[in-house]
Amino acid sequence: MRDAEQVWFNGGGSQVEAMERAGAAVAREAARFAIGRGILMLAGPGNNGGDAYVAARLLSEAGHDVAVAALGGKTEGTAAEMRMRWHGETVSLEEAVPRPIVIDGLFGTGVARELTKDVKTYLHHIVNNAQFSLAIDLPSGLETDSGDDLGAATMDVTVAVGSLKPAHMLGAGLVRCGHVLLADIGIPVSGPIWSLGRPQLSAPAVDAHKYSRGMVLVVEGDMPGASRLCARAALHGGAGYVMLAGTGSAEAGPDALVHRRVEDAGALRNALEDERIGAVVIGPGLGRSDAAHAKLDAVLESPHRAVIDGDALTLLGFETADRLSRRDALSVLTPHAGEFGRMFEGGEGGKIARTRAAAARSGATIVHKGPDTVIADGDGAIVANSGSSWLSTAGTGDVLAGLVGARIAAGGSAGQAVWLHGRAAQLAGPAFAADDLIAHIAPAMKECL
Ligand SMILES: NC(=O)C1=CN([C@@H]2O[C@H](COP(=O)(O)OP(=O)(O)OC[C@H]3O[C@@H](n4cnc5c(N)ncnc54)[C@H](OP(=O)(O)O)[C@@H]3O)[C@@H](O)[C@H]2O)[C@@H](O)CC1
Ligand SMILES: [K+]
Repeated sequence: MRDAEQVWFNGGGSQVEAMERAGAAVAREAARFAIGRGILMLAGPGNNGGDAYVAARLLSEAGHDVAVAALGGKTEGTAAEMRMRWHGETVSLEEAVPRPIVIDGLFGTGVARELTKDVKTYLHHIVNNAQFSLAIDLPSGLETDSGDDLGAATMDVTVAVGSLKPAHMLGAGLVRCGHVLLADIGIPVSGPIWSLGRPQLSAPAVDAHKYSRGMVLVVEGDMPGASRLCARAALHGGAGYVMLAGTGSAEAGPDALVHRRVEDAGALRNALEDERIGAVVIGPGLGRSDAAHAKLDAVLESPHRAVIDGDALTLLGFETADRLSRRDALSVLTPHAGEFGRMFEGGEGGKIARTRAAAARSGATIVHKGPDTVIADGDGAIVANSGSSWLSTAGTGDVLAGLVGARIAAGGSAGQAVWLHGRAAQLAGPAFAADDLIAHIAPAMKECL
C-alpha cells in the first residue's frame, strides 16, 4: 500500500485527496452503522488521525452528532490541515466520555511500539463501553506486517483503507479487526500477497483415465491410521488412483484404496520407479525411526512431486532448505508453527515474510498452517483464514496432506487443497472428527466446478 501510494503521489495524486477519500469511505460506513447515535471519534497524531478528522467533518456536515477525542502529539502536514478544518467539539483522550459509536483513528499503519498503559486503558474503556466500534484502517495497536498485538482493542468492524494489510489476515488481527471491510480509495494496488479465494476447478476431460487424473502414492508409517486418513483424502480430492505403500493391514480403508506391500526403503525405491506416479505424500503417521528416515531419503531422491508433512518435516529439521533446494520436482511442505520453527531458524518479520523467505531458500512451496495459513512459493504468498476453528483437531493435517497430494498430482496447486479443506470443514459444522471431513470434500469441490 505504501508503494502504491508513492506511485500515485509521484503521478500527481495529492495527499489531501487521498485523505479526503479515506475519510469519506470511513464516514460512509460509519453512517450506515450509527443510524443517528452519538459518535466519538478518536484521533491520533499521524495520518490515521488525519482520516479521523476528515470523517468527523463529513459526518458532522451530514447531521450526525460527533465529538473528537484527540491524542496529544505533534500533528504535521496533511493531518494537521485536516485537524484545522475540524471546528466541532474536541476533548483530550483522558477527558473523553464513551458514546454509543466509537471510531478509532488513533494509529494505523504507522504504529511503532506498544501502546502506553494510559492510552491502552482509555482506548479499551471507550471501546468496551460503546455499542458499536469501527477502526480506521487497522485497530490502533496492531502491528501492520505481522498482526502482532501491541495493545489493540477488539473492534466490531475495521475499514481497511485502499488495500488489506497483512494484519487484517494474520495473528491477533483475526480477532481484533472484527469484520473487515475494504474501502477503495482509487489508488491501484498490486503486490505479491493475496488472500485465498475459491479456486476454479474443472471436471476430468472426456478421455481422462485413472493415471491422467493423477496417481498418488502415500507412504505408510508406524501409525497406519494417519496414513489411511491421508490416502482417503487423496481419493476424494480428485486423484485417479491412490496407493498406500507399507505393511499395514490390506483390509483396512476403503476398497478403492490400493495397498502395496513395502517393507523398507529399498522396496519403496522400487515402487517409486513407477513413472505414472503424479505425487508422493510422506509424513502422516510416519514415525521418526531410522527406517522412516531411509524412506524419506528415497522419496526426496525420487523425481516425483512430493508432499512432506508431519514427522517427515521433523526428520528433515534444519537440513530442509539444503536438501529440498537440490530437488528438481515440486516439493510442498505443510508445517504447523512448531514444525516450521524446527526447520527454519528465527527469520525476520511476520509470518508472511518468514514463510516467503523459507520458500525462497528451499525452492519449495510452503503451506505454513494455522488459523492464518500462509502458502508461499517463489512468486509470493497467499493467506487463507476463512476455514473453521473446528479444524484444530487431530488428523485434519493428514487430510490436508492427502488433498495437497491429489491436487498437485492433477496439475493443480496447494492453494486449491487448502481452500477445499477449509470449505469442507465449514460444511462439516461443529465438533467433527477428521474422518468426517472427508465426506465434505466432494460438496466443497462441487462449488468450484
Ligand atoms: N499515506 C497516505 O497518504 C495515506 C494514509 N492513510 C492513513 O494513514 C495511516 C498511516 O499514517 P502514518 O504513517 O502517519 O501513521 P499513523 O498510523 O497515523 O501513526 C503514526 C503516528 O503515531 C505515533 N505513534 C506510533 N506508535 C505510537 C505509540 N505506540 N504510541 C504513541 N504514538 C505512536 C507516531 O509518532 P512517533 O512514532 O513519531 O513518535 C506518529 O505520530 C494509514 O493507516 C491510513 O489510515 C490514508 O489516509 C490514505 C492516504
Ligand atoms: K486505527
